[in-house]
Amino acid sequence: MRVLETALPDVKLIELDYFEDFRGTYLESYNREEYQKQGISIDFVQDDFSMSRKHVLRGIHGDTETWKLVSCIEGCFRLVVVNCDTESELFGQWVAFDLSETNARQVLIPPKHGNAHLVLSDRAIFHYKQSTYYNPNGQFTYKWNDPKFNIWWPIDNPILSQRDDLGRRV
Ligand SMILES: Cc1cn([C@H]2C[C@H](O)[C@@H](COP(=O)(O)OP(=O)(O)O[C@H]3O[C@@H](C)C(=O)[C@@H](O)[C@H]3O)O2)c(=O)[nH]c1=O
Repeated sequence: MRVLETALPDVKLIELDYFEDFRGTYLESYNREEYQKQGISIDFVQDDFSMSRKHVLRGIHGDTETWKLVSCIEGCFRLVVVNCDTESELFGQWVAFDLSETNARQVLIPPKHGNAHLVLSDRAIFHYKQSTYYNPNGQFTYKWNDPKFNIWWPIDNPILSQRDDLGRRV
């Protein structure tokens, strides 16, 4: 595996090794010892999956404590990570990645960063490990097209939850 720096400190792009034979492919999506050797010593406590159809956009969500390790299990999606730390000089800066079922990429997202993903295939499965247990009241929400961030998305009419349409919990 290779752990690559990105334009945002602590946001890492991970390229996993995968093995191919006549049956198909195989990859290890997490191995605590290997990640520790690469400087990722996070105690992940929860795994989550969401399945979405084409042009669904979920996010921008985050909180002040949670690390997330995101993978794409099926299909492909555009993942955007935004620095949402109002005390940081990097507040509002964002990076984007395309994750797919074949490119064996993961993205590590630190606390105080928001993330959103837009599904580009007919269907996609978003998976992440997280370092805290689910706490809906601790999460922040920003709108996907918040003018503060000026994020470029490949479409301009995504399918949104009510929360994501309003940019706040209802
Ligand atoms: C996030 C989460 C949701 N749920 C439940 C609550 C709710 O009934 C249902 C759907 O939740 P939401 O509408 O919040 O799902 P969604 O809008 O997909 O929220 C997720 O968006 C992406 C971008 C993230 O990064 C996640 O952390 C999370 O915020 O799932 C859990 O049981 N555990 C969890 O950890």
